[in-house]
Amino acid sequence: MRILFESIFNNTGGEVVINKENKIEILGSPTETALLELGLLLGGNFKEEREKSKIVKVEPFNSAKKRMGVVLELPDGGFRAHCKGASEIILAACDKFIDTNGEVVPLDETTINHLKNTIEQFASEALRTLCLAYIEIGSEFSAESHIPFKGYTCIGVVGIKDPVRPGVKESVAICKSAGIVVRMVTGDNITTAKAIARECGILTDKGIAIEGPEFREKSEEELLELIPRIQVMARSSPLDKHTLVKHLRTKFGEVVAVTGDGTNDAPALHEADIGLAMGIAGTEVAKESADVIILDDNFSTIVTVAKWGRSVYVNIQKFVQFQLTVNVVALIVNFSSACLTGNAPLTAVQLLWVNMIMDTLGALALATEPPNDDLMKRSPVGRKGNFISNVMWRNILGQSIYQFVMIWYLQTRGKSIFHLDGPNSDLVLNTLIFNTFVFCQVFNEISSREMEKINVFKGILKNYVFVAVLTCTVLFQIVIVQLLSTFASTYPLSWQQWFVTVFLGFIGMPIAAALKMVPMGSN
Ligand SMILES: Nc1ncnc2c1ncn2[C@@H]1O[C@H](COP(=O)(O)OP(=O)(O)OP(=O)(O)O)[C@@H](O)[C@H]1O
Ligand SMILES: [Ca+2]
Repeated sequence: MRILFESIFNNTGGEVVINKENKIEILGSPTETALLELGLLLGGNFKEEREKSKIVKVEPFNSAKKRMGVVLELPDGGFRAHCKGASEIILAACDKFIDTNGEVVPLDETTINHLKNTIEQFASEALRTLCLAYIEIGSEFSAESHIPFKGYTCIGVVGIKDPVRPGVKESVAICKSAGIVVRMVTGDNITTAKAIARECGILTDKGIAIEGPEFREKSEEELLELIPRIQVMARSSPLDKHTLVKHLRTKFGEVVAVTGDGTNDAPALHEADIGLAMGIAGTEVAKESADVIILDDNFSTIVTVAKWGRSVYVNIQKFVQFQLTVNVVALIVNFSSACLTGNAPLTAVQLLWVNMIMDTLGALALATEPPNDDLMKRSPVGRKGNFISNVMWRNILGQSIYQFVMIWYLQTRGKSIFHLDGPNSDLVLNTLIFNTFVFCQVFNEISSREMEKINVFKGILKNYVFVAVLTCTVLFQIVIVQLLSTFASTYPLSWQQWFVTVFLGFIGMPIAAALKMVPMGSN
């Protein structure tokens, strides 16, 4: 017991303090606090233990070596080193243990097997195991010399439970349906890692779990074969994490996101396309190497990050699709008629207004669509995916052709259809064309809310910005046509003319819906 307390309270990266409210508070990493808590529960006293002996050297926890150690100067002379860390590694450095009578005896085969079984059993229950050990190092020790790493006496093995947070399993499932492969890379023991990965649904029957040291030995060809199937990597060093990410990015062309909290994760976070560091548990180094900091340390938040990322991407695509359609039609209409008739139906002021509809207002309307859960059912775009997908080309070309043909028809036949004659006939016709064109865009803006689904009205009323933009566009269009005739070179239209032009714009919607039924390849 005495030696256990000495080990727990001295060989630690954490601390027990009395806080402002006079309560005991344990500081340090989760692993450290768990151990200190055990010490306190067993009746140990942190302060007393610390005062008994002097710490002359500390080797802080290092995730490549997976252990930490301290050297104590004992009150009655001599030095003693304590060591704790990954249990199989520490146990391998022990040749003695403390038996039930408290005596130090050599480690025999049966005890080793008993300890190994205990470690396996703890690990298969998803516990993180640590082994504590010490060694007497006589009186010859100076702070410069290394702490020996052989001939230890095993004090015991502890198992620490780090329960899987609720919601992680569901989040992993969502990621899978979204085409995101979740892999777990940890410094833990392989049995612990496998048990946890199974619990969260990361490890499946088809996948493989591998240990860092084995992974390191593989040749380049073996890695190419192996990496796609790796679901769990245990006892990994910081470099293993980095190697895995690097291969996934360069050899497989994958887009890789890495989450991590520790300094040991920094190389991988830095190498990844998207590094996500934990905001609460994360070290400064991890946060600095990351692109995104998860403030609540929750895996489900990563799903939200992915969802918003996709939403922004899709919203920009929708906007670009809408904008390209307006541009193509406005350009072709004005250019072709300028070439053929010598004047353009859309005047400068009108084009300015059209530009506002598509740039400012269109961006506001289409880019403010909130993300929906369907986004997480599609597969990711990938590194090589085209920004303007085939689906977008289909929608853009189909819609532009309709708008152009219809406007061209109005331009050539409009006068006879609307029975226009007299001195104002040209002005009225151009106003009709302008109004039709603007309403084509208004209805196409609604159609652009969805690129593949026919139902474009879903959730439209919940997007207040969209509704407001559309309402403003329509109101202002009425003002421009009816009241601002001189300024915008328009001519007030009759009810009947309004109805026909709005209807012609509306036809764009069934056309957009029909276009969506034309099958397109996945890209
Ligand atoms: N403070 C510590 N002192 C001694 N050994 C430790 C300490 N913390 C962790 N270990 C050992 O090192 C292993 C973890 O190593 P490492 O920190 O490289 O992993 P990790 O992937 O960062 O894990 P996690 O993020 O879950 O802590 C643990 O399984 C444990 O055996
Ligand atoms: Ca860590």
